[in-house]
Amino acid sequence: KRAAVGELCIFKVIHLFLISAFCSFEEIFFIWSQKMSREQQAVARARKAFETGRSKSVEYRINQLKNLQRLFSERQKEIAAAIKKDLNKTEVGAQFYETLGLEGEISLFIKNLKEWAAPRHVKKNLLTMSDTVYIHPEPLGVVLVIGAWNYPWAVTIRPLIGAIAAGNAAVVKPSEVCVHTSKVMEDLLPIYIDKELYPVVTGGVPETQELLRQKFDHIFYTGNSTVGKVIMEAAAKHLTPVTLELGGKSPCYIDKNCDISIACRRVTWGKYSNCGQTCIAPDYILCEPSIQNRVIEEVKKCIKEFYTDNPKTCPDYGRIINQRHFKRVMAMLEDSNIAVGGENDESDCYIAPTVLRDVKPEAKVMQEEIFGPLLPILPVSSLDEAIKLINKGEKPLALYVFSPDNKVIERMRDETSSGGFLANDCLVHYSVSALPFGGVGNSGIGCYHGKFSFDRLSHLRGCLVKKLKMEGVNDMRYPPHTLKKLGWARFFILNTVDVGWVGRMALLAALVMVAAVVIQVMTSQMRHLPLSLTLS
Ligand SMILES: NC(=O)c1ccc[n+]([C@@H]2O[C@H](COP(=O)([O-])OP(=O)(O)OC[C@H]3O[C@@H](n4cnc5c(N)ncnc54)[C@H](O)[C@@H]3O)[C@@H](O)[C@H]2O)c1
Ligand SMILES: CCCCCCCCCC=O
Repeated sequence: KRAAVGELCIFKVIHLFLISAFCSFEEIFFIWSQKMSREQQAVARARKAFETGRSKSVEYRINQLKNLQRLFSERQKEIAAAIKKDLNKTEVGAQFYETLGLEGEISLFIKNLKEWAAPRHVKKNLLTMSDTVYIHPEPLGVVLVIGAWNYPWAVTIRPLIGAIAAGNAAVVKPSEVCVHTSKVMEDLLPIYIDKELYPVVTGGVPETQELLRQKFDHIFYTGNSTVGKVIMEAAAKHLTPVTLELGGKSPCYIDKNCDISIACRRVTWGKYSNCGQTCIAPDYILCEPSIQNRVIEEVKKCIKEFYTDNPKTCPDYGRIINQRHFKRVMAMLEDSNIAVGGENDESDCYIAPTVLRDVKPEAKVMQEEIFGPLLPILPVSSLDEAIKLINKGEKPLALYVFSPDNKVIERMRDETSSGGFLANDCLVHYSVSALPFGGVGNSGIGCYHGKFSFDRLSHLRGCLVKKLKMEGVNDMRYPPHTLKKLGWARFFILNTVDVGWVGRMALLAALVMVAAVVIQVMTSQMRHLPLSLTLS
């Protein structure tokens, strides 16, 4: 037996010798990769491409972003056709809700990337006044982007834009739930952007889990909070940092003194867009009982205005993504009173825009994020009760308040917490790239959009470059530590410098003078010490 093992080992060594002697690196990689899963291969390819260093060049990144921009201008028809099949969105709807925002984001990055990627000089203290102190943004490495199905382009490509801009490689995993879109993404992305640096891996839970076994430098996940925990657990094994863009029940308080007709128009749009399958959709309404009927009537009017008398045949009204979600949403109706809508058709995954009245906090519809076209109204006696009720639940992704009164708006903002906060509108904060977008607590970890994406997917390296001169200034920090030195240290460390170029020069001159005085004082003190002490 031992002889057989020995023979096998010798054979292996000869095999390895022959491979390394006669094969190129590419061939060795190929032979080795045959034994790897498709997901492992994608990660290995991305890492190898990252290690070439080409994504470090800002020009290269900008070029990739321009290619991505071209994808959206040239392939709109294919993108829209797939989204139509997946979620019944119209071509205009797909552009409005998905690709328009991406085009804006790419333009913003192309315009600002050089500035964002450049070293950022920071405030210094007097101690480091003559040093160069700056933040050097650098790529993290290989990022895993896991997308969700509800806005499949928006939530998968937006993190990718950040990853590309920050100089990373990225493995893109679109949601398998959007069957058609995930295929289009797999086909189109490699035509436009570097397919080694940014490979697309399609598949479902087993494929995602296989990806999660690999080592990444960041995992950017969009989806529900339960799977968010699975992602974080897998990431912890490699100490990989995560961004989790999750969901939750986003409350909407309508103050009795506001223009109820306008408030309901905006809420109706926010709720029923994409058939309620929006991470920041207003999940439920809180209002005083005296305005509940008015709210119901106004929402009903808007449903008719936006989606006609028969939303089922209206091209702007979407569908529930699949039968599993259809059943999940329908089950929430069981113990509630329907005030508007309720019609449904399982074979078409259709649920009409629905309003529920006098809903209790214990009702089924209040136990989890609805993610469908049901709008429960919970009567509350006051703003205080609304705030209490909101604070009883998990921290939501968005919080909406409709009121003409700034005091009401400010109380709602100051006495609650949520990922984002909007007064007198719904959803639109998502379109402002200068605002961080993300959750807090159960609704997520980390934020992105615009420069926040760039910073999130960069390592912000703190750098200090000192000259080997002016050693005298450093005496205050070297032992023996004395109270006098501590006094100087307090002065130099606790005082920050925030001046322009001219001021910097003046301060430098002042610092040199102070240093000269310090050195003089110290040397004169040393002169007065007994000879034996100075020698020791
Ligand atoms: N914060 C945001 O920006 C944002 C955006 C969109 C959606 N969402 C939230 O996402 C949720 C809806 O998406 P979803 O979760 O149904 O999407 P989903 O079913 O598409 O899942 C998301 C991703 O997770 C992977 N996945 C699913 N189960 C897994 C498992 N057990 N192990 C490993 N990977 C797994 C899938 O392959 C998919 O790529 C809602 O809660 C919504 O609020 C949040
Ligand atoms: C102009 C408003 C656009 C809103 C798009 C909302 C996308 C949300 C992604 C999460 O589900």
